[in-house]
Amino acid sequence: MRLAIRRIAILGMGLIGGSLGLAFKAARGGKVEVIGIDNNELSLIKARQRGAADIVTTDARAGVANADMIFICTPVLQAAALVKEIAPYLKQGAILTDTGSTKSYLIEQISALLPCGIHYVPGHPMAGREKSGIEAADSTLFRDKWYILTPSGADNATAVEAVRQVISWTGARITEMDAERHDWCTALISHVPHIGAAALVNLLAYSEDQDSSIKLAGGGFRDTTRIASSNADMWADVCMTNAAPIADSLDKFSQLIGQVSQAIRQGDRASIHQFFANAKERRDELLKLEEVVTEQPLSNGR
Ligand SMILES: NC(=O)C1=CN([C@@H]2O[C@H](COP(=O)(O)OP(=O)(O)OC[C@H]3O[C@@H](n4cnc5c(N)ncnc54)[C@H](O)[C@@H]3O)[C@@H](O)[C@H]2O)C=CC1
Ligand SMILES: O=C(O)C(=O)Cc1ccc(O)cc1
Repeated sequence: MRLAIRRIAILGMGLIGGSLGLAFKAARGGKVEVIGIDNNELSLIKARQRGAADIVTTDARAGVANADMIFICTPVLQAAALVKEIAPYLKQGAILTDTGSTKSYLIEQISALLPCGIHYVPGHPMAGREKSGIEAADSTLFRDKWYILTPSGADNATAVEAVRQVISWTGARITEMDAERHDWCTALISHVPHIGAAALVNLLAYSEDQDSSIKLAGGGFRDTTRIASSNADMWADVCMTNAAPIADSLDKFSQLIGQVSQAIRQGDRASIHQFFANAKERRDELLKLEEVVTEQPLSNGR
């Protein structure tokens, strides 16, 4: 059975919520009504001006009242309190989803708050930018990017299908995985790289000649540190809600850095060479794999 999704509420009209709204309106026009909700009035004015929402409001309860589907797009640590606030106002059969970067924590928090008859399908777009806010929103942000859903076996299959259908309007590639596995994988390929980029920038503080170091920083430094410009609030929340996988991956990262540091001190060229050669081989393979995946036709029925 296909559910007709005509009214979508987006709570948090920043980069991700705004981009979803823009993508939904671009794909469906008047066939879908988007209600943009945020506690920042200026963001709502901009969201309306940019066409990311048809109606905007700071009143979360009123905003979600008639929605068929609700996207929670706030920073992770804001989500549960908001769900608690809106839960009594959701209509029977409504489908709630979120875009948070960490999943086990949100599932534990949100599932406990929802009344019977409301379906929760956790989600995470693997697409974003180092800029936040509605100003950075882009209707094409999710196109051909992975969008992960982490439903549990018990989740209503019709609700999962409805979320898949709505996400497909963004042009994303949809995949499903277990929440715990998601959190370990994203710690390694997203959370630790953001910490690493921030550490590289913070390392400059140790330079005895900061002005020259900054002046000379070239393409390599820019490429490896782009994501260090990301929002500190958002990343603090990610670290607070995925502690074990992130700390474990960071320990392994420190181990690798320790090994190469020792090889450098000892002048062990063979080990240093091996370190770089392993990385190049793995990254070249990854890029080839990415090309194969990108060339495959979209499987989500767009
Ligand atoms: N930035 C990125 O590249 C990605 C972010 N995510 C996840 O998506 C979520 C949103 O991230 P962004 O859009 O980047 O953040 P953002 O900072 O651009 O937008 C968040 C919006 O939520 C609003 N907000 C915050 N607390 C609120 C509250 N209590 N009531 C109402 N509105 C509130 C803010 O005013 C803001 O407009 C986060 O959970 C993040 O982990 C997922 C994938 C990529
Ligand atoms: O800017 C980039 O390249 C990102 O990696 C964005 C990003 C940030 C957080 C996520 O949970 C997913 C994607």
